[in-house]
Amino acid sequence: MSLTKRINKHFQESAQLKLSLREELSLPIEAAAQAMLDCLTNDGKILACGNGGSAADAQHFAAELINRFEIERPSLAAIALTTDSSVLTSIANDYDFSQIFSKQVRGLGMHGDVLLAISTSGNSGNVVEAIHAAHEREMIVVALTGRDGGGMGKVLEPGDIHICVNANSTARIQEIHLLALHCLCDGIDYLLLGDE
Ligand SMILES: O=C(CO)[C@@H](O)[C@H](O)[C@H](O)[C@H](O)COP(=O)(O)O
Ligand SMILES: [Zn+2]
Repeated sequence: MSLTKRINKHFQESAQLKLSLREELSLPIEAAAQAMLDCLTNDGKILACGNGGSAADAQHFAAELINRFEIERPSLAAIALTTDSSVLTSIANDYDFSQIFSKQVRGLGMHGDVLLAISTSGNSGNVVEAIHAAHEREMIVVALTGRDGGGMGKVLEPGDIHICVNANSTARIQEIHLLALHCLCDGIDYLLLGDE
C-alpha cells in the first residue's frame, strides 16, 4: 500500500470509528461532565493520570480546565499527576512505578474530588492503583479506557463512570479519548454558563 493510501486509511478508520461510537459514548460522557461540574462547584478538584499518550491527555485536559477551553470562564481546579519529576522519580525509586499516581492521590485527593483515570488497555498497573486510592479517599472515578476496559473496568464501583472505547487499535482509542476530553471541557462550560 502506498503512503498516501495508508494516510487515507487512517483518516477513514478514525472517522468511521468516531461516528460508530457516538451514541454509545454520549451517555457516559454526559454523566462524566455532570459529575465533574458537581465536583468543581462544590470546591472539589479533578486529578488526572495516565501513561505515555494518556499522560499527555491528562495534561491537556488539566490545562484546558485551569486555563480555558473555547470560552472565557473562571479557572477550574484540575491537576495532572504526570508532571512533577521529583515526585514521580522518588516514588518510583523508593517504592515502585505502580505507586506513582496512587501516592499522589492519597496525598492530594479529598472526599468529593474526581479521579480522571486514562488507559487505552485499561491494564496499566499504576492507573489501577490510583483508582483503588481514589476509592479509599471517597472520590468518584471517571475511567477512560479501551478494548474491553481491562483491569480498570473490573475495579470500578457504583457511582464511577466508565467511558470505554470498544476498539483494538491504541492510536484509534487515543483519538477518541481526546475527542471525549474535549466533549467534557465543552460540557462543563455549557453546564456552567449555558450556550455562549
Ligand atoms: O501513545 C502511545 C501509543 O500511541 C504510547 O505512548 C502509549 O500511550 C504507551 O505505550 C502507554 O504506556 C500505553 O498504556 P495504556 O494506554 O495501555 O495505559
Ligand atoms: Zn500515541
